[in-house]
Amino acid sequence: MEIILNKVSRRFNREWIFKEINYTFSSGNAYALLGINGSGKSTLLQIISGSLAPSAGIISYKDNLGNPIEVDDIFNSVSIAAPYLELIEDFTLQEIIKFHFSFKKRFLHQSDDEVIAILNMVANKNKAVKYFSSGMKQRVKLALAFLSDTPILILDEPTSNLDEQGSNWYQEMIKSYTENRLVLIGSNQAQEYSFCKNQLYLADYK
Ligand SMILES: Nc1ncnc2c1ncn2[C@@H]1O[C@H](COP(=O)(O)OP(=O)(O)OP(=O)(O)O)[C@@H](O)[C@H]1O
Repeated sequence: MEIILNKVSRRFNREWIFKEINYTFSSGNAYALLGINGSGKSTLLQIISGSLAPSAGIISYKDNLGNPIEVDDIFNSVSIAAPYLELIEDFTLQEIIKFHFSFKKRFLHQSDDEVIAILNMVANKNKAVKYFSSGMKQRVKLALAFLSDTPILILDEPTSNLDEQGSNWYQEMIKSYTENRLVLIGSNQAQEYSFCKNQLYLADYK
């Protein structure tokens, strides 16, 4: 899988957020998208995930055989966890998991109960997500992304709201569920992206 950015630029109204990003992301590698608040990390991740169009330039995708994937189909290949993507609050944990995996394949074929065990949330499985703490919700979002069978894994501010135990859990999930995938991390915090061999600085594209 490859994601190719060719002069990708984005503006909101008259303000250019970034200009002319030329970059190729490929499977088996992890990339950190870095920059100060407002530098455009989330905007670029949304463009890569196919949910936002660039204002100029072209983004293209190739599967492992080198065949093109249309941007309208890329959502099938992407798992994303981000602060601006909400869980369905009225669902219980068990219902959220069942719903999520009704349209995404399971990475290692884990059952719903195994997913709940990986989350360490057996006691909360019948609780509505609206009663979860912000850190618990974040863990659920991350687990759904890690445990979905997609070649592209996008994590925006992955450890926001996580305590030390949650951050350690995140590191374990990174070790277990990122091999051979194309991993993109939007971050300001070194401990979230220290495993990424490749770093992209949004400030370079102003
Ligand atoms: N829908 C929108 N309409 C107008 N401006 C927007 C919109 N979305 C983002 N922006 C602006 O684009 C810029 C980049 O925002 P973005 O959220 O991508 O930054 P970020 O690097 O992810 O920031 P943070 O580190 O705070 O998460 C900001 O100036 C933001 O105000």
